[in-house]
Order: sequence, then C-alpha cells, then structure tokens
Amino acid sequence: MGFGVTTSSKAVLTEGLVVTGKWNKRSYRIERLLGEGANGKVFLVQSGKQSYALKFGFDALDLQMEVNVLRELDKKSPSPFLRDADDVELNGSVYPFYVMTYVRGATPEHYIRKNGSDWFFLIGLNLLRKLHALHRQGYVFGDLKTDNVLVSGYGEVELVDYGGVTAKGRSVKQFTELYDRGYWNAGERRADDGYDLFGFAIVCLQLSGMGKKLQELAKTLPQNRGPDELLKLIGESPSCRAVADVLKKAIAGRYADSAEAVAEWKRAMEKHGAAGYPRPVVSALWIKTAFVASIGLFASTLYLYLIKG
Ligand SMILES: Nc1ncnc2c1ncn2[C@@H]1O[C@H](COP(=O)(O)OP(=O)(O)OP(=O)(O)O)[C@@H](O)[C@H]1O
Repeated sequence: MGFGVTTSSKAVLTEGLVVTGKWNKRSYRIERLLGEGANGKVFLVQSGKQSYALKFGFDALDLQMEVNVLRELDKKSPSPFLRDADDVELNGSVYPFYVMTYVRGATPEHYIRKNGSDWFFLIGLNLLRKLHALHRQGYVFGDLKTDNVLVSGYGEVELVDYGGVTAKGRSVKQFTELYDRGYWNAGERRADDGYDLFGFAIVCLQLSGMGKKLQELAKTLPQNRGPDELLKLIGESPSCRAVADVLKKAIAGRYADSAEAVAEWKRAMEKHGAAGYPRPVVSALWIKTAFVASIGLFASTLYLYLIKG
C-alpha cells in the first residue's frame, strides 16, 4: 500500500470485475460481497483456482494498521492469513486493499441454530483458545463480537476483522458498545486479557439466548448498567449453567490471564459431560431417516414373504 491514496466509499466493486494490484500486479476476480463494516467491504475473490477474501478499505490509514498487525501475527503463525496488500486504480483514483485467507464459516448464532445448542460449549472453548493464542503474542483482539467470529467444520473458530487488535497496555480504540467493558462500567478500555474475556462473556450471553435481555439492559441509564446486572443475567440463563462460574469471573475481571479461563472452561465442560463433539443435527436426522427406511424395508420384505408363502 502506498501513500497519497484516495479513499471513498463510493467506489463500487461489482461481480466479475478484476482487481489488479498496482505494485504486486496480482489479479483478483470479484465473486460476491461477503460483508460490510465501518472500515470497508469484504469480497470473496478468485485468483487462479484459489478463493480469498479481499478487504477494500474506506480509510487507507486504518487498513494499513490492520495490515501491519496481520504481518506481525503471521510471523509466528504456521499458515499466513495475509496474502497480499496493494492499491488498485479505478476510474482514475487509487484505492487500498488487502487480501486474506477466505474463512468458510457461519456466525456462531447461525451455526448453533443449524447444528444444535450443544455446540455452544465447544465453540466457546475454541474461541477462548483463539483469544489466548493472540494474547500470548502480546495482543488483544479488542472488537470481539459475534459478527467477527466464524465457525466451520466441527465447531472450529476463526476470528475475522483485525481492525481492533491492540498491543497489550495500549488503549482499545475500536470496539462495539454492547461488548465493551468500559460501556458496562466494568473496567477500563485498556488492552489486557480481561478486556477480551469480558467481550467473550457477552458473546456467550448472546449465544445462550439472552441477547434480547442484554440489548434491553444496554439501553438503560449508565448508573443502572453495570457488571452486577450482567452477573444476574448469567445466573438466569439455563444454557449458561455449566459454565456460569467462568462467565461470572470474566465479567468481574477476576482472571489473571486467558490461559486460566481456557483451563476452567475445559474443566467445566468435562464436569458437565459436555466435552467431546456433540452429534451434528444433520447426522442425527440421517440416522433417523435410515432407521425409518430400514423398518419400511423390513415390513415390505415380510409382507412379500407372507403373501408368497
Ligand atoms: N477472511 C474472511 N473470510 C470470510 N468472511 C470474512 C472475512 N473477513 C471478513 N469477512 C466477512 O465480512 C464482514 C465484514 O468484515 P470486517 O468486519 O473486517 O469489516 P469492518 O469494516 O472492519 O467491520 P466492522 O464495522 O465490524 O469493524 C465480517 O463480519 C465477515 O462476515
């Protein structure tokens, strides 16, 4: 990405358009829009036979910061997430973009709705592990919310949108109020493991069916909107019961680090028999169908046998 880049949300990237980087000269064919946020638009693109996600930024500086963070994280990762960063010239103006691994996944709400609520525990564990991996590298995710979590396969979790990633000790600049410790009067807006763990607890409340109550509570006056109300909400959620102690500790900021939260979540899962892979709804349905079909086959064989014999 170079300097002197014009940014505009008006630039349109349409399906079929080929974006060619000004500096690296790599080409990407726009397939479809994957998502849109405050900082840019993310498209599914094709380069050769490979699919990628291309983020087309509104603000060159914001995008550059994301690229810097991704470069830093990739140094310690076995598989790079960032594939390319460049500018593209469209109708005489120059726009920045970067290309990353395409995460084939659904938001956790979608995944749980499709596959069953038993998956909540494994998704929670995998999300905590992802956060812990980032914390170990000296960063905090910052803008944690259900939209920025993608779940695929057997509850595997990927984080997307690294725009909020902040070095530990710095102040968190990009956040979403509902998930923000500062907004709930539960602590500072400073990057430490606890900041993400607080957001994690809110994500869990959302996933366990408390989203509506949470939204209502978030709208109340600041003096009525505190950690105590959130602790009460955790207590009221039947789906959270098995992991309620972990969530309460995360809201109260009582974890020294996220490694401790991972270990306790895992222990809670084992204690409540939630460890291991839940059976996907699809396979359960398949088994039921096969069972009904086999009974039908048995009945018709018996019928044929009886009328012939
Ligand atoms: N690597 C990826 N693979 C698949 N989908 C992605 C990927 N990156 C982003 N998305 C999708 O695009 C959406 C918007 O991307 P992103 O959150 O990075 O944009 P943003 O402008 O920073 O958004 P926000 O306003 O939430 O900060 C995501 O919620 C997600 O659904």
